[in-house]
Amino acid sequence: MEPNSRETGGNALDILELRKVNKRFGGVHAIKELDLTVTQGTVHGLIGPNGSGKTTTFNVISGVFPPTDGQIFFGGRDITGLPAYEIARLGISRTFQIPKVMGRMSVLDNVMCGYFAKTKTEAADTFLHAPFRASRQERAMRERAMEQLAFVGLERSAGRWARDLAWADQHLLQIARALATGPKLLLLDEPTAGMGAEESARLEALIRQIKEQGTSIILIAHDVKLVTRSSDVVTAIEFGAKIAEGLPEEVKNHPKVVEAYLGTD
Ligand SMILES: Nc1ncnc2c1ncn2[C@@H]1O[C@H](COP(=O)(O)OP(=O)(O)OP(=O)(O)O)[C@@H](O)[C@H]1O
Repeated sequence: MEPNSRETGGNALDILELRKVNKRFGGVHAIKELDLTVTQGTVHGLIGPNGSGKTTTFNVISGVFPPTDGQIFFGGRDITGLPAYEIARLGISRTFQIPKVMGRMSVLDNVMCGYFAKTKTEAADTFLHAPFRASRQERAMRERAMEQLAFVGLERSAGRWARDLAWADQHLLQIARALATGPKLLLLDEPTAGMGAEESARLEALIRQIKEQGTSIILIAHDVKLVTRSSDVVTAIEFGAKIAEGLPEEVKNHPKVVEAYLGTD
């Protein structure tokens, strides 16, 4: 991103800014006038009961679909309505609540796809026109992919088919693939879904390490304790609208948040 591409006039420390974002699906108003600011280098928790609009928020940020109205700025640049591949190229990558891995590919190849997604044109050109350089480049990618797998603790599964991995490991694989693009902002959607206590603790430690490496994170999780421990700031939404924001403990105990959660099972 060019340094002079800042279009918001906002705080240079804010990596992401949503301004009055709305998303409607026919009669369903899934996100309502949502303002959200994520500060560079932080973990920003996003909580809310089922159906409150958390994943839809990720979808509009990552370009799965555009917001109905409102604006989204990333690193000061207006990214509203850009296609998903362009947003990924600019430095936002994500994982999904239900892991999306390429089941009939090896775990290692899944991560390598992350690199290709980032350097698509360049890589295709190299492989077509300079096969020797390509094999060198592929070796380097392979090494980096192995490092990424080691980082999430999956190096020993590198040669297995992705579909043979346990559910928790598929979540870890998604994270390795997302990190392979070298994102500035990582969107984690329920990364501990379906995990036991030990696996969740491992994931929590991983979130800390990713943050320490300088990557900003937005974390969606039903596990409010995980969000409270991992986040610098938490935003709570209900029926698509913000109901509280601030330090994790404050938000967790906010009357509107308590009510929103008690009102659900
Ligand atoms: N593609 C879509 N088409 C129509 N309605 C949708 C679509 N995606 C989400 N919705 C609706 O938008 C609302 C918000 O859904 P969303 O998945 O964002 O909530 P959530 O907070 O992520 O829920 P959960 O915690 O259960 O994952 C819901 O009413 C949902 O049915």
